Amino acid sequence: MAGHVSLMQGRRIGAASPVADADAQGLAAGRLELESALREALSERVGPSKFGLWFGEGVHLGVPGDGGALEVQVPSVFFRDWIRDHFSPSLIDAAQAVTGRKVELRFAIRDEADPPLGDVVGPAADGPGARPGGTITVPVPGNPKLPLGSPPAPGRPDRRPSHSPRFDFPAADQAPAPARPMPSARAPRRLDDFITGPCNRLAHAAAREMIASAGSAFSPLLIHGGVGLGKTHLLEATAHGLRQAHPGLNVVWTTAEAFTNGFLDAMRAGTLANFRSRYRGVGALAIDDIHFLAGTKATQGEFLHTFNALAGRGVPIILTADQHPRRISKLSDELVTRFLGGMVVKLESPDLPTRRAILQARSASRGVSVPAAVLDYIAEHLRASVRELEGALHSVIAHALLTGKRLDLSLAKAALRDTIRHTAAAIALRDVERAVCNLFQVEPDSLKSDSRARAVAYPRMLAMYLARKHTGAAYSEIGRFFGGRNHSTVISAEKKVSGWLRDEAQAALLPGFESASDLLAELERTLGA
Ligand SMILES: Nc1ncnc2c1ncn2[C@@H]1O[C@H](COP(=O)(O)OP(=O)(O)OP(=O)(O)O)[C@@H](O)[C@H]1O
Repeated sequence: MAGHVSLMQGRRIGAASPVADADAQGLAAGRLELESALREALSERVGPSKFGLWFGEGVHLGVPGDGGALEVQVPSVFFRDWIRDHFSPSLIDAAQAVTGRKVELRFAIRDEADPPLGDVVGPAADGPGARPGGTITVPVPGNPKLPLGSPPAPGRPDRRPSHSPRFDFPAADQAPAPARPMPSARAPRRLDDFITGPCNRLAHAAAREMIASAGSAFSPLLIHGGVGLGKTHLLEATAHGLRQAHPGLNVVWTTAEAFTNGFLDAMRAGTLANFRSRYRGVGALAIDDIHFLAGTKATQGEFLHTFNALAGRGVPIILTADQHPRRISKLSDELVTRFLGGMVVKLESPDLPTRRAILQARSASRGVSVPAAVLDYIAEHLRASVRELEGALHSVIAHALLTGKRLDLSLAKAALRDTIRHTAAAIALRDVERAVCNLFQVEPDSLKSDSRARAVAYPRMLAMYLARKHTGAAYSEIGRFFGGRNHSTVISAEKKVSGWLRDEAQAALLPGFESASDLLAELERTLGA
């Protein structure tokens, strides 16, 4: 592959120094063309599946003006370390093929709470494809050098049938039932049943990688996102996939609440040693709703020791949370750091085509033929979560069965009238204000004040943008509401936020969110928009 030159739009990129071209013209189009050529060259070198996993939407490649280093913009320290450790030679090689010269790599983290710049990796002296020597010093992911807890007990082979219920460990006498009752007889959810789209593709690919590598690629894998977006589905499917791919691996899948209750019961009963050796002896640990640990110090301490013991043995750990670890209040810094030491991926609300595909798959799996117009109607009207979508589909089918009527659009409209009226309830300016203030932890008065401090100016602009998009209020009304401003202020806020979305700029408005679109998605989810 070395020496390959990409052809983009019939133009040879590389020999005539297109980098200089793009820089000189300063054209965004040139940069895009270059990035797309780089991505193509890189994908050829690392293969499409690794490329999809590690160089998806959150990673950007670009050649900035200063010294011509290839800048790799990544969403987190973990991504930086992983890409630097595993793909530096391919990146350097791809960049050389595209630009016609050797370039350095520079890593930038698009997240304010992380260090702004990473290390610079020089091109290999002995030609593309060789590993740059000496400059990459990254601890082996999945095996961080963490203090060990008590010595781990040997893993026990898991001899349960694959249809064992979700809460299959610790034994029933050691911990109470999980928070949410799970039907014990149903088949486990699988990755193959998980419909992917831009909202969840990275999480799905990460789960696959976790299964294939049994945690040696990265660990922990933490999947976070709002209600009903598929966190538990992915956790369960990963646990199941690990069992299938690695027979004999003792995969434990439970909830943070069950872990907490088991721990408290063991303390009361004086059986802590037993509790510890069971958890610390597992072959893989999948824990749902890890945010449940927040607030209880003793349980967090216990979980930290469990985590350390497992990480010290390279045991794969998969976690879910309702939000980014940094945003889980009262979660200890030690746990946050450990969670961020692995791969953290967010599930977004599904877009229209994904919602449509989920409904199609669900009706097919139920063996019911649902007219396309009905699926479209549900997908267009229910946007917040997959659970809501599934619920709507089930009601429509149940309605048809119970009334004996034909399943068509008018039946669907009648069956979902209340649900949709409720979901589409008008969003008021005050709702926007509340959502923005809650997320940014600012007072409504400061949002309406004259302050131009970034901490209130950014939330204010986002609020105006959302108000315009969702409330139907006029510019002048929005301006009046947010501190007696005139309509042109609202227009310019709207333009500014649209610019952030277009350019993916303003990445670090709030720790825990990787981009402005991330933030807006969260706010829109809160608003039920
Ligand atoms: N991408 C998807 N493809 C197919 N089904 C999905 C998808 N995402 C979610 N589901 C289904 O939607 C329902 C809700 O998903 P799940 O229980 O995993 O959500 P969750 O994020 O864990 O929610 P909560 O925050 O309430 O725990 C489940 O039936 C799940 O199988």
